[in-house]
Amino acid sequence: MVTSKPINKFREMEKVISLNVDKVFSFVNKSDIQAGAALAKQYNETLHKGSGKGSDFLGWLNLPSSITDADLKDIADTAQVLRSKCEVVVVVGIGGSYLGAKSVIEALSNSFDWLQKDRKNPVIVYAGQNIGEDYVSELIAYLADKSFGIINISKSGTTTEPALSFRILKGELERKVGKEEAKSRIVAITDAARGALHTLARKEGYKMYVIPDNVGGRFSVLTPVGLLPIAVAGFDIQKLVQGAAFMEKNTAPDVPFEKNLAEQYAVTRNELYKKGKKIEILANFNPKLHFFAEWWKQLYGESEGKENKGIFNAAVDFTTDLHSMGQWIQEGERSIFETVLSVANPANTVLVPKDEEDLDGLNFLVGKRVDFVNKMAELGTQLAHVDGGVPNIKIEIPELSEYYLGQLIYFFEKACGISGYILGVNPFDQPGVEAYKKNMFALLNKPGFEKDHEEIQKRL
Ligand SMILES: O=P(O)(O)OC[C@H]1O[C@](O)(CO)[C@@H](O)[C@@H]1O
Repeated sequence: MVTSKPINKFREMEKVISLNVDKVFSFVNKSDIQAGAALAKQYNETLHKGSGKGSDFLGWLNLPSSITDADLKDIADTAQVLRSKCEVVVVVGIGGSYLGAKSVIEALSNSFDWLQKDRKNPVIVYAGQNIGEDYVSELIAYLADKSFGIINISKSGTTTEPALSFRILKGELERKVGKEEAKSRIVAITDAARGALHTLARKEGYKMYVIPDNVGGRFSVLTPVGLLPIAVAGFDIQKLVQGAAFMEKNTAPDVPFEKNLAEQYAVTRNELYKKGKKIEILANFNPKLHFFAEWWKQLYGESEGKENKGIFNAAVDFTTDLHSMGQWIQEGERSIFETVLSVANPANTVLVPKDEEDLDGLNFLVGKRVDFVNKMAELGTQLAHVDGGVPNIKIEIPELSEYYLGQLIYFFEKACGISGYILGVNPFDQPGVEAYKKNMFALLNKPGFEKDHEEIQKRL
């Protein structure tokens, strides 16, 4: 028989995400990790003193504990305006200006969310995260008979991808509902004083939120950048922030290394890197976490990949990708380690049903939860990969809820700051991202790039 029912809710505030690094010790010495502990502690203190590289961008450190109830209420009120007017809300942004929101919304939503009838929440779709002409054309067609609104997010306010998408979507919305009504359905989230989006929002009178100067895009999910779309999607931003605040407290420099998950993760991945493990694969066994891994990839990739150094961040969805990349992970070049994101308790229960004929040979599983099979796949994979020379770190989340995602977000952010300092880079800049932009502007002959245009033409 197949049943689907919610599991008993435990008191989530009592639980915490966990980190297990036992399965790296056949690849790195415990003593090296212990030796690295002092360094992690020192760099954690450096972060809090603001005495390290990139110290202008440490606003994220105390975000969870500094967000006020009034801030959250204001965001919730704005979300309510969009929820009451819109069947669909388009979140326009790229990189840190959409990945945090999308990662949480996907983790918490029904897997078939967009197919649900009698919806309580608007459908959230995304734009400005690519320049695909078919994508934008198909989005316009989808929005044609929908009542929609736009959250336009760009810290710099000058990024080409979201600016282009917003120009197009703003025009569509104004044509549909008129300029005045469109103003009440557009929210801008941008810099406090600069940038084209700031100027436009002021001129048009859009509701505007500010991304603090000292919070970089990839660390901005706990500002309105992430919180507004998450609230529009119908999720509890207060719990998300509470989870993050719990982790802020529990990864502070005064928390001993043995209990400090951020310091432990930062040291472990750097020790593995020193041993030639240049690629970290974030593996999940729950498809709802696919976009969490996308957020994580930007967080670590942009923070650490510089000065010809840094772990390459990859991600896989298991067991799906065990049937594609599984072969490479098991037997390919031994330059990888794996970090598994494991969800202890799924929200629903489905039991394996009995089949009289048992032609598929699955009756030995009758009455077992599907998650039991998944957990055995997870365990089997972990052991196989360790046997195959892949060190394994396991991060367990009690369940997919706002509170634990808040913990997980802050844990990864804090570990990223410490890890970048251990690596010896500035984890808070991203100079390399400008190279493609300069070439694109030169090729497009953007005003101000005339000389570059001439030069680049010679290379074609
Ligand atoms: O919010 P903005 O300024 O549009 O930037 C979007 C993204 O582009 C980058 O600046 C470069 O990829 C990221 O750091 C950022 O998350």
